[in-house]
Amino acid sequence: MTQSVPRLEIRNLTHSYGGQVVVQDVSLSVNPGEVCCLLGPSGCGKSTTLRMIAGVEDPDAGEIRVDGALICGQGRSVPPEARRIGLMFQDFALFPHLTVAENIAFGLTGPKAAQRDRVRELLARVSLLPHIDVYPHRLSGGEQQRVALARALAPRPAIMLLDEPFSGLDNRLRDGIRDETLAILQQEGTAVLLVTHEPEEAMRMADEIALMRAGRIIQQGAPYNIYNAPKDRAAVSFFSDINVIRGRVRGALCDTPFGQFLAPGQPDGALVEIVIRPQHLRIDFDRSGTGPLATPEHGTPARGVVERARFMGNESLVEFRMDHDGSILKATVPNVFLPRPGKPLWLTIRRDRCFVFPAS
Ligand SMILES: Nc1ncnc2c1ncn2[C@@H]1O[C@H](COP(=O)(O)OP(=O)(O)OP(=O)(O)O)[C@@H](O)[C@H]1O
Repeated sequence: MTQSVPRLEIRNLTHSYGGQVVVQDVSLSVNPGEVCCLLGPSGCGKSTTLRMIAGVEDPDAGEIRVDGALICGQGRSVPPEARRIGLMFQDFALFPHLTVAENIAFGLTGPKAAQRDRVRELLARVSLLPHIDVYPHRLSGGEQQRVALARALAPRPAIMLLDEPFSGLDNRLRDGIRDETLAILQQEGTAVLLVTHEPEEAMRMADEIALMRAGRIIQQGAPYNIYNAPKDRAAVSFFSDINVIRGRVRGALCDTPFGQFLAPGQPDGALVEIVIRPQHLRIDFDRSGTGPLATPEHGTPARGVVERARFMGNESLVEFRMDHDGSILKATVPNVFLPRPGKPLWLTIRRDRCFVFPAS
């Protein structure tokens, strides 16, 4: 069986600034028409990785291949303009003194008639054909972004690198432009590597997410898998608020005020953390000092009093001070649920939605 060659493949990329390693052993591949997202907090090395792929920064070690051909590594480095890689950054400045058509044709070579056809084809694709002869200052921010996309796509790059390209846009514009951009890149069969620190953007756009921390990829997979099978506590907390309950292991079980949790593979006496997202805590009413009955699915209820309740639009966020240890737990509830501070309520934890990790 023949295996398809990835459009972009990077292996063990490593880079340091002044002796400080900022990207370490980063490997990933992206197929044509696919979107891979480097997701991680500020300073974790995402942009440096992108700059090495673009060819504006040299790696200390590692290899980069485009359609199987080595463009960087083993002592060779193809110059940026010969890598068939397009770039879009947040500051995508168009040339103000050139028309939309001239901006898009800027990087094109070859016969003028073919260039004109390519410009018209791309402008039709980004729905801006009527604006072909206007100057950038006459366009809205979203329209300028679409011209920038057309300009980056004009030379038919094999790969498109997007570095937080939508973060400068108005919230209401952003979702639409993101979806349009994605559709166009897929039509062109371009492999996309997107950099963002926003988990919602990564989940909305990516086929595959590579979660980065301190220069390394710590977990890689489809958005659904990363969200539902995170590798550690930090990976959970990168996507949402979390609650953490600690307990000690006895016979592969961990006893807590919320009942027992399975702790497979954890040795007796080990301290573990049960991590649960606020939307997976269930709230129940107080029945003269007792809560709901314990169930295998939700375990034992634990009592807390409402510390604060806030309306968040689609949901309400309720903070509890727990009776058993005075800790604060957060629960979100769809719609409006705003119990007054001081009210006693009971919380249970969905066993199928919590994660158990060794204590950090
Ligand atoms: N030219 C440079 N000289 C020295 N250090 C640098 C340089 N560029 C980046 N760094 C450092 O390398 C680390 C990684 O930076 P990088 O820009 O790759 O992170 P990032 O994940 O893209 O962050 P952000 O989302 O804030 O852009 C940071 O600690 C940064 O301060």
